[in-house]
Formats: sequence, C-alpha cells, structure tokens
Amino acid sequence: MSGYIQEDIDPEELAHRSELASSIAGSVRELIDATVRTEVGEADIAEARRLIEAATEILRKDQLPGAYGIRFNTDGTKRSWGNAVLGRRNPIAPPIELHHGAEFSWTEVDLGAAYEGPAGLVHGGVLALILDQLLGSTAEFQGVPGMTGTLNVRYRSATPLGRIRGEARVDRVEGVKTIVTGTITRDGKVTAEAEGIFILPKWARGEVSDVLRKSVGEG
Ligand SMILES: CCCCCCCC/C=C\CCCCCCCC(=O)SCCNC(=O)CCNC(=O)[C@H](O)C(C)(C)COP(=O)(O)OP(=O)(O)OC[C@H]1O[C@@H](n2cnc3c(N)ncnc32)[C@H](O)[C@@H]1OP(=O)(O)O
Repeated sequence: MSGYIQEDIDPEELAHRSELASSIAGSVRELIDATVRTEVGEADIAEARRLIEAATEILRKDQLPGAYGIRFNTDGTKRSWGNAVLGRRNPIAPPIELHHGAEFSWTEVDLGAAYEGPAGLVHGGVLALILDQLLGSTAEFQGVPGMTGTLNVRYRSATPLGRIRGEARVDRVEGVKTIVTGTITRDGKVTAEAEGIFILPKWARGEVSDVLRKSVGEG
C-alpha cells in the first residue's frame, strides 16, 4: 500500500530531525493558540500576517510532494510525523505522547483554547479523535493492529479544557477484529468512554510483512 515508506535513517540523525520537527510544530501550535486568543488591532494583525507569510515562504523552499506517509527504519521503528493526532511535525495534532504498558496504554495532554467546543469545554470530536488514535495504537502495540471499523463514544459528562488523561486496553481479539476499550478522565473523573473495533484490512492480511504489522515506535 502506497504511503508506507522504508527509509532508513541513522538513529542520531533521526533524533536530530525529530527534535527539529517537534520544535517547529510547537512554535506553530503557540501561533494557533495566540491566534485564537488575540485581541490586538488591525495594524498588528497585518504585521503578524506579513511575518507568517514570510515564514511560510521559507518552509515552502523545500517540500515533500504530498503527505508525509508512514516511514519505517529496517529495525521496525516507525514515524507517523504527519499524523493528525500525534504527528510530531503536525501542529494540528494535540501534543500527544502515547505510553504503552503491558496491560494498558495511556496519554496525558493539555488541551487549550484551540480545542474548544461548548464554552470552556473540549470539543467532542477532539475527544473522539484522541480516543480513535489511542485505542488504535493500543491494538497496534499489542500486535493486533487494524483500521477503525467502528468507534463508539459515550460522553458521560462535560470535559473542561485543560489536562486530560486517556487510557485504553485491548478487551478481546476476534479473528481479524480487535476490540479495544478506553476512557478520558479529567481531574480523576471519567468524562468519556469508548469502544472501538479495529479490523486488519483484507489488503494487509498475509501480505504485510511482520516488520510493518508489529512495528512499534512513535505512533
Ligand atoms: C502496514 C500496517 C499493517 C497493518 C494494517 C493496519 C492499519 C492500521 C495500522 C496502524 C493503526 C494505528 C492506529 C490507528 C488509529 C487511527 C485509525 C484510523 O484513523 S483508520 C481510518 C478510518 N477507518 C477507515 O478508513 C476504515 C475504512 N473501512 C475499511 O477499510 C474496511 O471497511 C475495513 C478494513 C474496516 C473492513 O473491511 P475488510 O474488507 O478488510 O473486512 P471484512 O472482511 O469485510 O470484515 C472483517 C470482519 O470485520 C467486520 N466488519 C467489517 N466492517 C466493520 C465495521 N465497520 N465495524 C465493525 N465490524 C466490521 C465484518 O463483519 C467481519 O467480521 P467477521 O470476521 O465476519 O466476524
């Protein structure tokens, strides 16, 4: 399947590129938050736009032809740096780091003004976005990956903006389907629950090498 790219990079060089990617994405995230919350006047907006356009032009000097895709080293570590939820190059992604334990996976992340839905509360779609990735990555880490077939989310109570925790575990595996459950908590209170069915697609069954199926790494 296209978009999966074998690209071996020396670990030291990779660490350096990873740092660069995170640093620029962090700066743009700051810019997004500043944009949502700014109260400055027209002249400052015009000046900010001029500077942003200049920065965009610098970045456009050398671009990939399309999306980043998913890249692998031969040791199986992988990079999903364009991913909308945890791509370290992607400022649209909340700054999520996933952690995987034997029993469950988890993440803690600060969701600020850019993730608002109802006043002062996290947008439900953003919670679903985070749950989708967290549950999917949990299945993948356990060696039973799949594409999201179904994701059910029950929003039990409102989730105020701020630091949230997500947790997920594989509930069971039924053939090509992996059923994963998870929660979002805010201040120790569960505000959303999810169950996802992750399905190993036909194209991946028997055709995709183990290094791709069982690879672990940065999301
Ligand atoms: C190189 C890697 C190798 C591994 C490949 C895994 C890839 C993922 C890897 C890493 C993930 C990391 C984390 C992910 C997080 C983010 C996830 C996303 O954003 S995914 C994008 C959104 N989702 C889609 O775009 C799916 C679109 N739908 C499809 O592609 C197909 O419909 C698919 C794959 C879901 C099923 O199609 P079929 O043709 O492969 O499967 P059939 O043989 O028809 O069904 C198999 C079983 O699944 C049930 N099933 C089919 N569709 C279902 C559904 N939507 N919900 C529940 N069950 C379903 C069927 O009833 C059947 O069950 P019975 O075995 O008979 O018990």
